[in-house]
Formats: sequence, C-alpha cells, structure tokens
Amino acid sequence: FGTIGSHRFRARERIDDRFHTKLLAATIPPTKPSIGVLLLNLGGPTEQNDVEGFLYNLFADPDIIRLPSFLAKLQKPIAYFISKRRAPKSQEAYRSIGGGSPIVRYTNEQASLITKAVKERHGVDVKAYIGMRYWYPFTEQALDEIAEDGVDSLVILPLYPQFSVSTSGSSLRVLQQEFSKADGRFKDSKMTHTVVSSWYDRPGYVESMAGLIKEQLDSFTDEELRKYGEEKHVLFSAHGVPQSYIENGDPYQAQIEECVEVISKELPEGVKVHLSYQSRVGPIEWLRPYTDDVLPELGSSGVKNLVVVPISFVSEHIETLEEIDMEYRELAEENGIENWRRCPALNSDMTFINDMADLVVDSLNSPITTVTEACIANNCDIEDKTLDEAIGISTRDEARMAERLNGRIAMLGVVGTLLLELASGKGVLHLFGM
Ligand SMILES: C=CC1=C(C)c2cc3[nH]c(cc4nc(cc5[nH]c(cc1n2)c(C)c5CCC(=O)O)C(CCC(=O)O)=C4C)c(C)c3C=C
Ligand SMILES: [Fe+2]
Ligand SMILES: [Fe+2]
Repeated sequence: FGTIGSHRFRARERIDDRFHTKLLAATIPPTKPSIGVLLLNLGGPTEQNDVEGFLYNLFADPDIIRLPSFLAKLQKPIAYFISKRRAPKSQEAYRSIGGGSPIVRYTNEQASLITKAVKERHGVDVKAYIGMRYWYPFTEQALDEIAEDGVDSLVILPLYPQFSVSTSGSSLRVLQQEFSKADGRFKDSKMTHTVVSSWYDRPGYVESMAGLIKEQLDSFTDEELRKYGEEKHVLFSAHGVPQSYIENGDPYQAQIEECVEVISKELPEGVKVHLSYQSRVGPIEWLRPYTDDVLPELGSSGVKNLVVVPISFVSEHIETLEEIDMEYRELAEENGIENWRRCPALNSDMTFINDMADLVVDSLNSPITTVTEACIANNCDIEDKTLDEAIGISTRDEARMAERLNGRIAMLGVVGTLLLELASGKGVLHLFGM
C-alpha cells in the first residue's frame, strides 16, 4: 500500500474529495493497518418492552415520516403518538415470532462469517462493526467503537441490496451528521472511508438468491404437481415505500425492478414471475401493486404452486416471519393458492457471504465514495444548507421543492388525523392501521 495524504471527516474536505480517484487501499498506512467494515441495518426490538421505543425511533426519523419544514417541530410528538398507538399491534406480531426480532442475531452471524471469509479468500484482516438505525446496537455505538479502535480505513456496507432514502439513506445521514461534528469522536482521526451504496446486481448476490429460489421450486413434489398442475409461479415481495419517495428521486423502485429482472433470468424457463410491494403503513399511497392485492388476484387466476420471495431483506425478521409466513400465507390459502412455499432470507448462505467478502475487498480497491457523495448520488434529502452551498448545487431548486411539497401534503393527512384525534379524544388512527 502506498500512502496518500489523509482526509479528515470535515464536511468541506469530504466535498472537495468529490472528484478523487483514490483507492481506499492506497490510503492505508504501511504499518499495522486497521480496516473496519461497518454493516448498517434497521435493527429491531429484542423483547416486548423494546417495541414502543423502537417504533418511536423509527417514526421520529424524518426519512421515514416526512413533514414540511414548518412542521418539523412536530416530528417527535407525532412519533410519540404513533408509536404508542401502534405498539400493542406490533407487540402482538413480535410475540407471534417468539417475542422479539431476530435481526441482530442474524446480522451478528453475517458479520463474523464475512470477517472470516475476507481473511480466508483474500488474506486481509478486517474487523466488522454493526450499526443499527433504530435499536441496539445503535450506529452511534458502532462509531464509538470504531473511533476507540483507531480504525484507519472504513468500508461502509448497508445490508440493504437496493438503495432507499428510507433505509440506507437514513443510516448514511446519521453517519454524515456524526462525521461532520467539529468536536465529535473523529475530530483527531485520519480515518478514510468509502460507501457501498447498493449491490443488488452483484453476480454473487444474484446467484445466491436464484439458488435459494430454485431450491424452493424443486421442492414441489411430483405428487403435488400432478394434483395442482405443472405451472410454477414466483412472487417477489419487496418492502414498499410511499410513492412520493420515488417521485422525489428515490432510486429504490428502479433498483428493485432491475434486481428482479436479473434474478429472474437465472430461473428455469417457464416459471412465471410477479412483483409486488408489502408492509404498507398509514393512509398515503405506497408503491403498487400491493402484495395483499396481488395474492387474491393470483388465486382467482388459478395459481396453485407459488414461491414467495422476500426481495429487499437479507435476514429473517418480522416482515418475513410474521407478515409473509402468517398473514400472506393465510390470505393466499383463502384465495385458493394451495401449494405455498416461502424462499428463506439469505441469512448465512455462503454464496452470499462470500460475495459480501469479495465486495468489501473490491471496495478497498475502487475509487472512494464518501458518505456525502453517496447521499448526493442517491438523491437523499440533504437538509444542511452549508453543505448545499459548499457543493455548489441546490437540492432545493423550485421544481424539486414543488414535487416534494406534493408528497408532503399527503403526509399532512396524517398530521391532521392526529390533531383530530387529540382534539376529539377518539381513536381515528386505528382506521389507518397506525
Ligand atoms: C428495504 C427494506 C425496508 C424499507 C424500504 C422500509 C421502509 C419503511 N418502513 C416503515 C415502517 C416500518 N418498518 C418496520 C419494520 C421493518 N422495516 C424493515 C425494512 C424496510 N423498511 C425491516 C427489516 C423491518 C423489521 C425489523 C424487525 O424488527 O425485524 C416497522 C415496525 C414493525 C411494525 O410495526 O410493522 C415499521 C412501522 C416505513 C414507514 C417505511 C418507509 C417510509
Ligand atoms: Fe420498514
Ligand atoms: Fe415494515
């Protein structure tokens, strides 16, 4: 490794780096380099008592509930009411899968397997850190550890194959804020970092997903196929986002569609592929078609053999174990889809793990993408005015503002509902499932 001048986590310096072609590997000091891999994920409540706090953190995130700036002060009170209202229903769902989310357990497993695979496949020592957005271990805790360990070079890897402002973007914004704090934990650090924004089209990931789906397709027995017919269907069920996010530049839907297309190319000929979006929350319009509309449609068109594939997650959690395995399965069976399979999440699938290990090493040897660059490239909402000015572009030009306002007007419906509920003392939000 050669050495090139260090960059600190000062906003301006990072922005000045926009047009660099430095490789992260080239910035690693020649002696005792310490390489960190920060795995970002959503997190989940580990026990019943965590549920309300987890939901509060989620709804207090302006990347999850977008309010117009004049209502920004209401974000926390709104989060408080929605989380209180939703907690009993969510608790019940978590109870049905054993009391809490297994997301941290799976992410820990993935972290240690990726570390091992990087060493075995590439001879490189890395230390993995886990940063969850809404519950323990929080991203900020991972950053404390990274600073204490004196990491020289950090690969930031969101565990979301496709980029959404509401997931990877939200986590990157936390990093952006923490890195640019003048008196923060990195004030004397010379650490460099690079971000892998999305990786839905990596051949290894595609191969691992296709492999898991084929296993399910092959599990239909001859007897079942005689009974239900030969036709096999695959329904990719992606986590939804509000439609307004896409209108404001979130690359999520385009990446989901491309991802489904490349995986489908690897499936046996004759398999019929469908795509829908699950887990809608609240009264506004989300990406369509909704999974709970598509299942009855498939049923009434005579589909019997169906493999459902969770496409935006890399580990099991409430949306696969409860929503797909229980709610959607029941809905499918009620509608005549008798031969149901669910493709497992990637969890510790070794084709996937090895690909993530290769991805880490590839990103050490690729031009750096800073957190700020990743946010700009993926149309994250950058609120920090000084950043906009320093970059010399405005993310607030009038056309974008008008578009964003349209999306936010929809959100005002939620606020209005809350105020109505507060004023009347009657529960209105439950009508919207909140
Ligand atoms: C790619 C994945 C995800 C996107 C996009 C996403 C957007 C998004 N989610 C909510 C609201 C909720 N999400 C909840 C749980 C949850 N969400 C994801 C992934 C994505 N979310 C995961 C992996 C999980 C489960 C974590 C776990 O505990 O196992 C929840 C809480 C559960 C519940 O009460 O239903 C909510 C609420 C919104 C509003 C949103 C986009 C704006
Ligand atoms: Fe979610
Ligand atoms: Fe969800």
